[in-house]
Amino acid sequence: MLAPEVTEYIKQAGNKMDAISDDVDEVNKIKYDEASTFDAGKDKAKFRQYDDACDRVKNFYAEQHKKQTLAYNLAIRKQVLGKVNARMSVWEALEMLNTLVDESDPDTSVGQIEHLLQTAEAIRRDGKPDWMQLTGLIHDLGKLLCFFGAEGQWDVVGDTFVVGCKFPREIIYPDTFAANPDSHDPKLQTELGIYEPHCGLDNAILSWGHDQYIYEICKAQSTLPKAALSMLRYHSFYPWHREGAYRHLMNDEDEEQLKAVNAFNPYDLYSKSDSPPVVAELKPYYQSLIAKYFPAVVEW
Ligand SMILES: O[C@H]1[C@H](O)[C@@H](O)[C@H](O)[C@@H](O)[C@H]1O
Ligand SMILES: [Fe+2]
Ligand SMILES: [Fe+2]
Repeated sequence: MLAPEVTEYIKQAGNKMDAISDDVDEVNKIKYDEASTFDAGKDKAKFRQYDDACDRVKNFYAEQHKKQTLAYNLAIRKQVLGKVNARMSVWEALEMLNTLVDESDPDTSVGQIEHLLQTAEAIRRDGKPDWMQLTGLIHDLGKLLCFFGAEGQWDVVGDTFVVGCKFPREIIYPDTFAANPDSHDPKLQTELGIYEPHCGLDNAILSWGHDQYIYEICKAQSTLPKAALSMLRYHSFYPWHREGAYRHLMNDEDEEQLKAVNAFNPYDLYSKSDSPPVVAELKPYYQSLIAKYFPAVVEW
C-alpha cells in the first residue's frame, strides 16, 4: 500500500505523465538509442576482467551462485515487496547508499553516489534526454536493500540470471553453479525449465537483487517512461544483454527492452574510469530532475 501523499502525486501526475510519455516517444525516436560517442576513447578490454579479478569478487559470485535458488527467489519477493522499509527522498537515498562498496564489482571501489553521478553525467554529456540522465542517477539505488535486512551482498549486487531453468555458460563463473541445489533438479535444468517458449522476460524470474527492487519502486512511484523501467530492471542482466543468452524466452516486446538496455549499458560500465564528480556542484541540477519525476518522499 502506498501512502496517500504518494498516491496523490501519481494521480496529479496522471495528465503530466501522458504529456511526458508523448514527449518521450518523440525524444526516443530522435536520440535515446542513437549511436553514442561516449565510449569511443575507452579501452573496453580493461573492464569486466573476471578471470583476473580479486578474491573479493570471486568469493562473492561463488556464494551468490550457490544461494540464488528458485525457492529462495519466490520467498524473497514476497518478503521484500510487501513492506515499506523507509520513507525518504531520492537524494537522501543516494547519500545513504554512499557508504556501500560493491563486493561484486571488479571495476570500481568508489562509493555508490560517485558511480551514480558518473553514469548520469556521461549520459548528460552525450545529450540524452533528462529521464535517461535520471535513470543513470538512480539505477543502483536498489542496493539500499543492503540496509533493509538483506542477508549479505549476494542477494543485492552482481550480474543477474534466470532461475527455474538451466544456468547457461554465458553467466560469469558458470562452474560455480554446481553448488546450487537447483543444478541437481532435472526439472529445473532443461533449456526452458519452468517456462514456456518466448514467454517474455517480464514473466521470467531473475535472480533477486537491486535491479528488480528499483524497478518496482519506480514503476509504482515515478513517472519515468517504459524505456527507463527496462533499463533499470535489466541493467545487470549481462548474460542476456551482452552475451546473447535466453533468446528462447524473449517475446517481441523484449526486443524493445534490449534496445533500451543496450543504449544504457555503456554509460553504466565505462563511466567507472571517469574522474570523480563534485557532488555539491551537481546536486541542484539533479534535484530538479528528481522533482520532475518523483514525489518529494519515496517509500522504499
Ligand atoms: O558488479 C556489478 C554491480 O553490482 C552492478 O551494479 C551491476 O549492475 C552489475 O551487473 C555488476 O556486474
Ligand atoms: Fe547495478
Ligand atoms: Fe551501476
